[in-house]
Parts: sequence; structure tokens; C-alpha cells
Amino acid sequence: MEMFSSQFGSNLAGLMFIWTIYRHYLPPKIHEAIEYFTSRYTHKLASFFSPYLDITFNEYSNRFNRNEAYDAIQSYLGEKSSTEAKSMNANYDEGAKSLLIKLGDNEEIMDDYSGVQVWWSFVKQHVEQPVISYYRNSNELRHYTLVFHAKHRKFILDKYLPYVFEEGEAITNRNKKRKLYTNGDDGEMWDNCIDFKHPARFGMLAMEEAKKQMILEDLQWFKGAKEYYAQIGKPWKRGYLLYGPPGTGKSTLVAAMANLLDYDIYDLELTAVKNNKQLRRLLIETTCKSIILIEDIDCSLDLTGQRAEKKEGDEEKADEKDPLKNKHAGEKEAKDKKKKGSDVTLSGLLNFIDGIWSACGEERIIVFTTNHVDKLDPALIRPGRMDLHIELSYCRYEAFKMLAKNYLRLESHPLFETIGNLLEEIDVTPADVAENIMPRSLKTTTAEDCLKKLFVYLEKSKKEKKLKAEQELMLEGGEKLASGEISG
Ligand SMILES: Nc1ncnc2c1ncn2[C@@H]1O[C@H](COP(=O)(O)OP(=O)(O)OP(=O)(O)O)[C@@H](O)[C@H]1O
Repeated sequence: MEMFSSQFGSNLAGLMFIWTIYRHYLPPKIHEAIEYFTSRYTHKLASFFSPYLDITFNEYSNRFNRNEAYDAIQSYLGEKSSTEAKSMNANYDEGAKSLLIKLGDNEEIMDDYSGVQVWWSFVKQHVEQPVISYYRNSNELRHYTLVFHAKHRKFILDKYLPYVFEEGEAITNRNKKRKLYTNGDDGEMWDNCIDFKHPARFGMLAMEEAKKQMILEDLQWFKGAKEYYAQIGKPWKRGYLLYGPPGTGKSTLVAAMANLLDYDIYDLELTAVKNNKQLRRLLIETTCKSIILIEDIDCSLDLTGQRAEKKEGDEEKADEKDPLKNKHAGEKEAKDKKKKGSDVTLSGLLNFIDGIWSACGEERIIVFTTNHVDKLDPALIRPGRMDLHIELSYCRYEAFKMLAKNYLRLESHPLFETIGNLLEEIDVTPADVAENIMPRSLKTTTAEDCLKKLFVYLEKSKKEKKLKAEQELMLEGGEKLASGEISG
């Protein structure tokens, strides 16, 4: 398909080329966007060279279609305009950075790339025949015009335009609002989509620094590993299994991952998916640069088979005594009821993850979270499916210091050491610690009050743990006595 064209026909055209990209339509959101750019670099030469030179840029058509090229140029020029607006105006509103900026009608901007100057302008023309487009029909024809000196023709085609497209694409991705998709109760499709604005960042995560660094490096490596995956003949996807007790930050880590990579999240509620066919349809609809998240995979479906059922029976008694597990018993019961209505099978999920789906999309991450890693079928989490297994664990001293820094802006305090020692003795989650050190009132609660509150909570938990251990010992003694193992 011929993408870009212009026409030849002037004695002056030997000096300058005017390159035009027509856009027959604009998405409606662009009309809502705020236009505040005013260029000081007005370039009038373009008007002298209205007859054009024919250039066909077929070499780009494999990489960009017309709309992508248009969007990339718009983003590139938008960022350029905002940088200039910022340098000209000391009161430039930082918040406006996230707004969509574009050249105003018939406005021009100069660009300088490796010492070569070019002039872009955005032109709106009225046409008699309505332009029919996917978005809307209109009598307006819009296009970008690029003017440059004839001697730079090769440089512009080979170097400058590829640079503009790549930069523009990167800017589009950076400015893109991330989305969180969920599948509805009927499981049919991704019927809920909201802007994803979770504030979690890697720097805020409370976990051992070495582990955090390892995850960060793994994600950054993955993001840049397109060619490597192509070279080894594997789809560009990666699986992460996050496991650990409730409240240790599994969901928070997923949010930090999405923020780091600029990915959308598809939060897949497997219990709402009726069968493998529905699952396939949902997965096919997911886009590249996304995280497909299946939370509490152990509760989602009967993915574990006979082996786990037996184990579950053995564990049920123990669970009754564990307050942490009891807390989630109600939720699990509800999910158990729901999952009976679903025919999605382990093999259905695995076949699809490994199969065609992974080959038809790029840059995707699959995350499973679970509180009970031991209940999962090894096939589900083997390397190649879940490439990285990450344990999120109880809050120890290092993680506590991170929380104190985030929540209280404290790097040190005389109570730190005492709290650190208590955290090494008892198992409390980062969520418990966060809950206790969160100031109730920013005006009246001091950081020290918060630390004291945490200290009291930890002391209480320590006593409870001791009491529980004593009770268990007595119970064990009683059972042995009853069975005659020991005599009274
Ligand atoms: N490692 C952590 N770093 C920072 N904050 C944490 C961490 N773990 C928990 N939190 C805090 O506790 C809250 C609950 O954590 P989160 O929902 O991520 O835990 P989870 O492991 O996903 O729990 P569940 O298994 O119940 O879904 C979060 O909103 C966050 O504020």
C-alpha cells in the first residue's frame, strides 16, 4: 500500500521537498484534547513550494501503517512542542505534561536533527467530497507537511523519518493511559475497563533489596529481549508465579510491574469463565504489552487434581486453627461454589498458554498468585510456563525500614532496633505493619506515636504466639497421654 505521497511539478522543487502525510480522519479524542502550543519558529518557505515532488515511502509500510505513522508523528511533534512551550514559559504547568498536545491548525514547527533542519506543519483543508472514515465523516482533510532541503533527501528518508517514527511510537506508549480490564460475571468478555492508576512503584516495595533488584533486572531484561526471543525461536512472553501468605504484597508487586513496564493489566477471574472456549476467546482479545493476572490460582479452579484434594483434607484441620487462613476461608468458600459452574480445565489453560495464543502476540507477561504454592500442580508452574517463582514473605527488618521510610519518612529511630528484633521473632505481614504505622491523623499523630503503636501490636502478637505454642504443646501432651504413648 502506498502510504505517503506528494506531487512533483515546480522549478523550485529541486531545492526543497514537501512531504505530505494525509490523514482522512482523526479520532474524536483528539478534538477534545487541549491545544496550547504556540510555535515561535514560523517557517514561511513552505508556501513557495506548493507544487510537490512525488515520493513513495513504501519501505516504511511494513513497519507502520498510515494511522500509526500519523500517530507517531503527532506524538513526536507534541512532545517537541511541549518542551519548547516549557522552555519559553517559566510558569508552565507540570500537570499539563500528560495532556495530549498537537500542532494547531496550520501551525509550524522547526526540528533540528544532527544539524539538518526540517519544518513540519499541520494543515487542514476543506474538501467538497466528504471524507469517509471509521471514526467520522467530514469535509476536512488533515495532513502533516514536512519541508526540507533537497540535498538532505537521503538522510531524511534513511535516518530522520525512522527516528521520528520510533521516537513517536515510544512517546505514544509512554503517554498512553494504562488500563485495567476485568472479565464480567458472565465470563464472556473483558467488559470492564478502567484507567489503571495504582501508585505502587518498585522503590516502595517492602522486601529484601537483593530480591527486589533481581525482579527489577529480570523485568528490564524481558522488556528489551525482543530480538533474543526471536533468535531462540520462542514467543516473547514470560511467566511469574508470586506466592506467599495474604498481605505480603503480591498484588502490589503486580501493580509495580505494570507501572514499571507501562503495561495494561487483564485481571482474569477464572471462576467466571464457563469453559475452555470462553477462556480462549478472552485470551485472544488481550493486547500486547500487557500483564495477564490470575489471582489466587489455587482457589480459581480445580487445577490441582486428586493429589491436592487429599492434601487439602489433611490440611483442613490445621487451617481451622490458623487465624490467617481462617480470614480467607469465607472467600474461598464463595469461590469454591462459583468454580463448580466452570468447566475450564488445567489442560485447557496450559494448552492455550503454551500454544497458539503465545505465538500470536508479543510482549506479554502472565502472573499467577497463590497463598498455597504447594497445592499447585507442578505442570502449571514448571519453568517455561512460570519462568520465575517469587516468594513474598513476612515482614523482616529490611522490609520494615522501607515501610517506615514510605509511611513515616523516617530513616532511623531509637525504636527501630527493638521493632527489628521483634520482627525476626514473629511472622507478621507487611500489610499488618503498614496498617499499624499508618498515621491516623497527619496533624496530631507523630511518627513516634505510630512506631509505638506498632511496637505494642508486635508485643501482643509475640505473647499470642507464645500462648498458642504452649496450648499446642499441652494438646500434644494430652493426645499422647490419651493414646498411651506416655503415662500420667
Ligand atoms: N511488600 C509490600 N510492600 C509494600 N506494601 C505492602 C507490601 N505487602 C503488603 N503491602 C501493603 O498491604 C496491602 C495489601 O497487600 P497486597 O494486597 O499486595 O497483598 P497480597 O499478598 O496480594 O494479599 P492477598 O494474598 O490477600 O491478595 C497493600 O495495599 C499494601 O499497602
